[in-house]
Amino acid sequence: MSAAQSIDRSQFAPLKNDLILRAARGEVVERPPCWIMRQAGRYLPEYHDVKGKRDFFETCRDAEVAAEITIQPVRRYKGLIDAAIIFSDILVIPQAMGMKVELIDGKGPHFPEPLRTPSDLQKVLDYEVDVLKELDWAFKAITLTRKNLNGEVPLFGFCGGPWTLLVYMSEGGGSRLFRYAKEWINLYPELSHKLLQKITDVAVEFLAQQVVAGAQILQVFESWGGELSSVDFDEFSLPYLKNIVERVPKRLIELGITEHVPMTVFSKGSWYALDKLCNSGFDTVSLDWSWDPKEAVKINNGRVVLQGNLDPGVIYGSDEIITKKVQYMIENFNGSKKNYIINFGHGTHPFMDTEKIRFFLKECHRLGSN
Ligand SMILES: Cc1c2[nH]c(c1CCC(=O)O)Cc1[nH]c(c(CCC(=O)O)c1C)Cc1[nH]c(c(CCC(=O)O)c1C)Cc1[nH]c(c(C)c1CCC(=O)O)C2
Repeated sequence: MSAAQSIDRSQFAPLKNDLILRAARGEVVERPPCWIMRQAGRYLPEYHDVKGKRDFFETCRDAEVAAEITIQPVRRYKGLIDAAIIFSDILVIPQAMGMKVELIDGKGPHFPEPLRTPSDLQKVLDYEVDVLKELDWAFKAITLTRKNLNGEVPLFGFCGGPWTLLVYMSEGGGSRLFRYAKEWINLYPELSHKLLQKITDVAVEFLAQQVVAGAQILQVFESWGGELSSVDFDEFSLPYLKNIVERVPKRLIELGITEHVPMTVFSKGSWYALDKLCNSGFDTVSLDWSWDPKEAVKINNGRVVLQGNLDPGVIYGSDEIITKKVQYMIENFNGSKKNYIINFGHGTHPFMDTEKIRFFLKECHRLGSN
């Protein structure tokens, strides 16, 4: 087991806005909290100013810079955003597991040596991961960000879902056909399970240590969930997501943290799995835009808090259309003034207009307060 981090919690100011934590606990709240996936990053000119020509992962690894970029949207949209999410990436787990990952400008993530054969995989299975050592920079960035946030809003920690990370580790980057990931689960299912379990073990420790470092709420991004058939989701994704949500609170208790830290799962495209995800142990289930809120609320039947799910593409629309779509979303998710957190159904795009996003957030506040 990893050694303990020693964090001086007195450097953290008391929270001024705990709306999202109350909503995630299922309490009735004055308005649904809002934040946006990928709210930090390329659509913000101040992100480019700070990042300059630095490499993406170098940016994440510099605590001062990562903290600044994390806080940028909270500062720009002051009073309109109810959570920050640490500026990092889901691919830092494969890095901690000994794999090289680069981010190529305009092309996205690239693994020079993806997992293609059982012997490639064996190397990863044999690699002993010391989460505290390998991801030490991530914890430092979280602690500094929490301090610099000065209690403004709670800070999300996050990680990738095991299946999604298997996809990146085997495909070597983004994919359309998922040939290699599908080869793994269909040609070598037992080895695939070993890899998924190993990723899960690292994810549990990583999430728990993010909380020790200062994260107040957690999200697991299973961004490629929808690429699995329903039956394969039950075998290659869901058990590992459940394992994560079961073990993180236990690990937190071992690490001396007894308060409940809300956990969210976002499995993009897994429409067939909503009922199961509502029983999986996560406090919050984040939905992509394929869901009609009415249908999702019916299936959920009050079991979890739902998060989502505006099509980010709506931001390209007129103010009238944004208002209309936000209104439909809020009315249909938030009928009971609880069990709802506003978000997009996926992340922001790099070319979005910052003022349109402000308009969206203002409308969420106005319509959510009715
Ligand atoms: C699949 C995935 C990744 N990373 C992530 C996911 C899950 C969410 C999702 O489904 O989108 C998660 C992620 N990536 C990033 C964050 C930071 C915090 C935030 O949301 O504001 C988070 C939460 C920053 C980032 N991660 C990345 C960037 C772009 C870096 C740059 O070019 O400046 C940012 C801001 C790079 C990255 N990282 C990844 C891809 C596919 C890419 C490149 C593609 C793209 O451009 O969107 C993998």
